[in-house]
Amino acid sequence: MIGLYNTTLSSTEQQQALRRGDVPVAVYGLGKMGLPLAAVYAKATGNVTGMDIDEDVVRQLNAGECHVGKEPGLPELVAEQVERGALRATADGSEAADSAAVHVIIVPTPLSDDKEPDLAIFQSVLDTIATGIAPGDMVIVECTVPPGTSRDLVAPYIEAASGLSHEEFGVAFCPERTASGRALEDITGAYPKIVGGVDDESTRVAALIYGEITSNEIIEMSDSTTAESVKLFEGLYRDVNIALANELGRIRDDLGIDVREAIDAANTQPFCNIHEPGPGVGGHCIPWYPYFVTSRVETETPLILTAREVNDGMPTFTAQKLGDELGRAGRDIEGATVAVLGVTYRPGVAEIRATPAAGVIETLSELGANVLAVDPLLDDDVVASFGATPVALDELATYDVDGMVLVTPHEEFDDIDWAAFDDLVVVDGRGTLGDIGHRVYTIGSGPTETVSHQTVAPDGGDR
Ligand SMILES: NC(=O)C1=CN([C@@H]2O[C@H](COP(=O)(O)OP(=O)(O)OC[C@H]3O[C@@H](n4cnc5c(N)ncnc54)[C@H](O)[C@@H]3O)[C@@H](O)[C@H]2O)C=CC1
Ligand SMILES: CC(=O)N[C@@H]1[C@@H](OP(=O)(O)OP(=O)(O)OC[C@H]2O[C@@H](n3ccc(=O)[nH]c3=O)[C@H](O)[C@@H]2O)O[C@H](C(=O)O)[C@@H](O)[C@@H]1O
Repeated sequence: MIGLYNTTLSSTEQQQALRRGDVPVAVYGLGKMGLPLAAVYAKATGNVTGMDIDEDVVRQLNAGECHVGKEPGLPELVAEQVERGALRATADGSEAADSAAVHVIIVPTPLSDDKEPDLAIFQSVLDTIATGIAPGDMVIVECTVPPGTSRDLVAPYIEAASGLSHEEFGVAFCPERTASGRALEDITGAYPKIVGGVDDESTRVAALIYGEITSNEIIEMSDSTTAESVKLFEGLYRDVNIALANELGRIRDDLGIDVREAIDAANTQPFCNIHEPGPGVGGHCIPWYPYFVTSRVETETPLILTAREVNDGMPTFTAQKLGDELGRAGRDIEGATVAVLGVTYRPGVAEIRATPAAGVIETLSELGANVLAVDPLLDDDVVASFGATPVALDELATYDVDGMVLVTPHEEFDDIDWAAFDDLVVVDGRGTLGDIGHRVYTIGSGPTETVSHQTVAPDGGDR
């Protein structure tokens, strides 16, 4: 086993050692992001031990199976790397830590209920690494952490827990810039790789390692805190931008225009990139990262927090819009049967953390509706945990549904037979339904008029 931090080997000899498998890698966390990352590391180095506390994840990987769905190329890559002996998994953290000279951390870094970064899982991995780290080792943090974490927590903690001097091992933050559904593409070269070490030698080693992982350029930041901030700034930009789009979506009725049409046109000049209005911002990244920053700075951050308020208000806005639209059709949401389409936070991704569907279901229930929910990626008990009645997509037409709210446009919804429903009033949160022959209000675009599947004369009502 060769350690790269402060090695006397030349760069070429280090690259050769990496490719030969003489610099073993441990990847802690084998989820939607960790599994593809471990597989790419295995292809590049031939010697990766994945570590996960989920025994099923470990068992499936060691059987050459891929537990992460809808990632093009990943099942084949996992099977190939396990088959050739380049990738294995264990639930035993110390076994992984003892085996490796490069330790890559990609476990959840969630937000607590009081909106503070919760690094308990991350901390447990630091404890694990400290049991097996050796001089020359490198610690790479890929999961998103508050600014200053690598410098102020990772390095001193491992130094104290392992007995090594901080001059004997490296620490760098190299953010995962990957979106589910395109993980391999993103990991191997869609964007430049950001690396930032707690010292120059850590930055150098991280750059050398990622030179074997990505075909894109490596951007070496001044230090780890700058690199951590890059990742967070990407998320802040996205959340604030989406909040602008949502605020424009909220004033659509005042303006009497299709705001989506206007945004698309505004974005035709290079200084404008307004995102899309929707029913809310979910996932364990974009809605949570802002608090990784605001919780760590003294200065007031009104824009960041106001954007969070706007985005967190969209689920209620969306559900209330259905009440308004039923009212315009002369019907009452009180006692109505309403189906929520899509409970996960994004299409094709079985992830429910911070999903906008939670707020949509809650508000519909508060308005007195009988709420059903359809999500082809989730088990019934998960859907029911949100307070809605789980319904299989192919059984939805057997219910006497008055209204629907499209929160997450899974591809399975493309096959809905809208003619099988009568007198529907629909709110389309994502602008993906088009003309379905029912009264549809699209967040951002407003109401459509074509109602071919209408049997009850509406009271008309003003628009
Ligand atoms: N999901 C995304 O789109 C992106 C996520 N990230 C970062 O990556 C982190 C992980 O994201 P995902 O892979 O989507 O999460 P995930 O929930 O899909 O997977 C997390 C994995 O970590 C495992 N785990 C939990 N505790 C552990 C422990 N103590 N030791 C070892 N393994 C443990 C879980 O069993 C699970 O397999 C996120 O928190 C975020 O910071 C970064 C970019 C994109
Ligand atoms: C710029 C970008 O695409 N960032 C990605 C993002 O991934 P994530 O899976 O969180 O999805 P997302 O597309 O940002 O969507 C987050 C939430 O925001 C909503 N959303 C997104 C874009 C938009 O215009 N309007 C909108 O309402 C989505 O519906 C979803 O509920 O965040 C990831 C992260 O930072 O962890 C990052 O690695 C991914 O590349």
